[in-house]
Amino acid sequence: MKLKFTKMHGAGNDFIVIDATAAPIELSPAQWQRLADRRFGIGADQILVVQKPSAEGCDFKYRIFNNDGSEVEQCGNGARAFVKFVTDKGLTDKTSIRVETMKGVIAPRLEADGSITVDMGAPRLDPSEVPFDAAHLSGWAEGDDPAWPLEVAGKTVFVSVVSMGNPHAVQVVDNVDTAPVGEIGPLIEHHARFPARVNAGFMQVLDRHHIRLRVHERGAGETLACGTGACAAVVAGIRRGLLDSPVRVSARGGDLSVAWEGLGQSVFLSGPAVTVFEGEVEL
Ligand SMILES: N[C@@H](CCC[C@H](N)C(=O)O)C(=O)O
Repeated sequence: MKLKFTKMHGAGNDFIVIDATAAPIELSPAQWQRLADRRFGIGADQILVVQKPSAEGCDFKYRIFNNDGSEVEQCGNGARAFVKFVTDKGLTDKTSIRVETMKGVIAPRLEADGSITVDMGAPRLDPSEVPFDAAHLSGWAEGDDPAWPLEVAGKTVFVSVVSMGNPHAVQVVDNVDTAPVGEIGPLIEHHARFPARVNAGFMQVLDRHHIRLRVHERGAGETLACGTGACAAVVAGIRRGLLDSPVRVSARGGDLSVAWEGLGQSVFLSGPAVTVFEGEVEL
């Protein structure tokens, strides 16, 4: 069987995008993994599958798979790639789209200048919703944003835990270039206190409206940018009193912009979405 695909990226976070609006596609985790493999497949951080919606009031549904074959709840950079894909393919002529994901509805908007802004919904900060096992530590109350101590490789690091639909643990570092992303990122991802694993963010604050960020992504390793990671870092930075909205987030693959007005409010993410090439692959 041959499968048509589009290769895209958002600030270097790269995707295989598949149009499954005419017929749903179901592959095994091993098959998703193979497609995303950079040597034996096309290569990508994530695979995005565009489908017809099942929820009322939505225009599309999209499913997201990490390059380890696991299906995940949310992808910020993917949401922008998704909008460019459905617009370029003529699957919709709307500029405001409602999209069903595994964890709720997101609302991307195509701006007049061609840029894409995504309403990612409100962050969830209760550790149990991340999920983060905080039972051994002090209690949590809405309004608190403790940086939770986490034992990693014999040291204590302090992480803010944030759900953007998917789980994030964000720590502040002096310099992202020398931060031990490759060493402790995987250990945080698989830490026993994160029962669903976690995306591990390392944020350097440059000023109150500008950070640098590296993210070791759950199920994909370090990527050149992570959209939900950028949202989680800005939420954590604002909650810790280090940042003010809007914030420019400089990742290794490019810049994103995040705006958040506080508790209960949606996080808005903007940034680039680029088509690289189209192709067909034998499954
Ligand atoms: N690259 C993404 C996040 C993709 C999912 C993540 N690896 C997870 O497992 O939660 C983004 O731009 O948000």
